[in-house]
Amino acid sequence: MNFVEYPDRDMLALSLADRLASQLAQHLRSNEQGSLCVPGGTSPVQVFDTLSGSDIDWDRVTVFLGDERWVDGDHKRSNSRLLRRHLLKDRAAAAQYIDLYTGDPRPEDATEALAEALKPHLPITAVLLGMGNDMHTASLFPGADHLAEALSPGAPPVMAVRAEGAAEPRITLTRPVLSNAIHIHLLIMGPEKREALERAQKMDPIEAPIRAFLDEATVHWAE
Ligand SMILES: O=C1O[C@H](COP(=O)(O)O)[C@@H](O)[C@H](O)[C@H]1O
Repeated sequence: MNFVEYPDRDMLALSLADRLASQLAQHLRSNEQGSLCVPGGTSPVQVFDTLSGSDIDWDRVTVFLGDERWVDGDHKRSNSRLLRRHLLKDRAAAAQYIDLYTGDPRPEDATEALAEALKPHLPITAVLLGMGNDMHTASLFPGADHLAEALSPGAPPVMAVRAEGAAEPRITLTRPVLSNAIHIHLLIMGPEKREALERAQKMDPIEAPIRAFLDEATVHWAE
């Protein structure tokens, strides 16, 4: 694990957005298309606002979330809503977007079609992960139904998840597809998340799902 500590959240956002844009731009020098997988929640707002103005060939980039809450796109808990407001604007409005929320009644009904839609965009060029204080990442929650399967090498790329720690049903990309990304970054802020990360390093992924990605990840932290 590579750990980068920033003097403040502004510096983190600038530097991480720049890093993601450079990795995408470098990939696009030798490939027709690239992909960027991002988290929802609250932490990535500033990074998204900065990244959306980056001068890269966004029309050759496909963006998708690592997980989505099964709510309408205009619901205040929708991760897509966050993305549309903060990332898919300015220059990044030219990116192709794969929405994980399909409008099907249950996330289980959407997993196969989403796996097909994502297939041409794998491996992911750059993935940005988030983490909750409970050490979940994407919607891989401790105690979630089917967590062992979602963490296993043979997991399908997309799975439906229900967990006590999640307020609504979720859809999530699974361990193999996330950990196969060319570049893996984790964004965390504040002392509680730093402490949680330290605990997770000594735990098994079944108890601390973020652990599954730490060996290959660059962690970006600011107070
Ligand atoms: O529910 C979720 O939580 C995590 C962490 O969110 P944050 O608000 O603590 O930054 C997020 O990474 C995930 O995408 C989201 O669905």
